[in-house]
Amino acid sequence: MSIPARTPGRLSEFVAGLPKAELHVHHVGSASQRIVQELAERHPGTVPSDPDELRKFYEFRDFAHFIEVYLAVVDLLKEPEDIRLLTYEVARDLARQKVRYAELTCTPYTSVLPHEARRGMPIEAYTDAIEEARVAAERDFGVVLRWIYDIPGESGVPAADETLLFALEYPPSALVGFGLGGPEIGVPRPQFQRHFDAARAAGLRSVPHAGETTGPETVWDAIRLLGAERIGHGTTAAQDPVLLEYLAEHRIPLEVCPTSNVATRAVDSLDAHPLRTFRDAGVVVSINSDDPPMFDTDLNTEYEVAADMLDLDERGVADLAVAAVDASFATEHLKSELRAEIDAWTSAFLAERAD
Ligand SMILES: O=c1[nH]cnc2c1ncn2[C@@H]1O[C@H](CO)[C@@H](O)[C@H]1O
Repeated sequence: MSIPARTPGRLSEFVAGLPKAELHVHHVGSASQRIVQELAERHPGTVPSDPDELRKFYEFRDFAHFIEVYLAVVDLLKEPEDIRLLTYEVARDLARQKVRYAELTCTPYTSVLPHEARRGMPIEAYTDAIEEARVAAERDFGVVLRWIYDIPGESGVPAADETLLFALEYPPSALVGFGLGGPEIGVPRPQFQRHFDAARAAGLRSVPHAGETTGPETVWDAIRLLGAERIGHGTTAAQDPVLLEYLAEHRIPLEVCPTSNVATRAVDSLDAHPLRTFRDAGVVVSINSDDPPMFDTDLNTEYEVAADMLDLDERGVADLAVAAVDASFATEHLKSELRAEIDAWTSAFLAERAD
């Protein structure tokens, strides 16, 4: 008897074993409850270490409130050892989900001295901590990590100047990209053009957030002013058919994070999410988790959510995994290896369950 093409249990099993690339996930935003608890015990203060209280702490009123909570967790990273623990444990969590390659968005500005918020460590200590954890994680868990340094937009040009300095003068060896995060409202993009110009001239790839909390004009700015090669979120691009056509034609991928968009109230519900519009317009998309424990999700759940939204069977889900590999900044060698792994898992899974 043949098993129906898609049953929930079967798809979960497929996704859980599927080798994946994660392209849009924040370093601090990946801190699981277990990690936050350990950090909160080390540095008692505003973030609760009790699991129930922590869950309540992670209920967001809106995007601004989300950023407020996010920065409270950033405040727990006081010592290089905190950064090392966070990075290594995040890698463990990624590897458990069969993530083989991840580009983690790090915000050195908020953890490095001199800083207006009093927290901080020297940039060299920050860089050493993430690099040490990366090498150990690749050795211990088989997950390849790369870094994207992002400007926290709400801190404006001073943060952009410092982030650029960190990227150009103190680059960790696994730094591949330059980004821009935080709120979009009241944070004009032109002020960051020269930072992106300089980062790109140094060989870094441009991956700003855009169209998460403001309209399609921010996505246009990201493309025209910041030279975006991928767009973080790009949710509101769906409102502009010309933009959709442009993204499709120029094969500029959108890093889509469905559950995040609902949790931060960027969209009203998954039903209102434009993922299907993107697919129908021929826009390249990758599926990502953004700040998974904060949104009570993980990458495997996001793949299942996307499968549901796009009505995909296993082969369709495998295509999503390949699209993320293609859109990544991994070496060609690693990309071929990952595509082969995806293919091998898919063929074996389908053959075993053919009838
Ligand atoms: O979904 C998101 N959108 C924008 N920024 C985010 C998101 N998740 C985490 N950050 C982080 O918020 C901080 C403040 O700017 C930055 O560190 C950025 O990486």
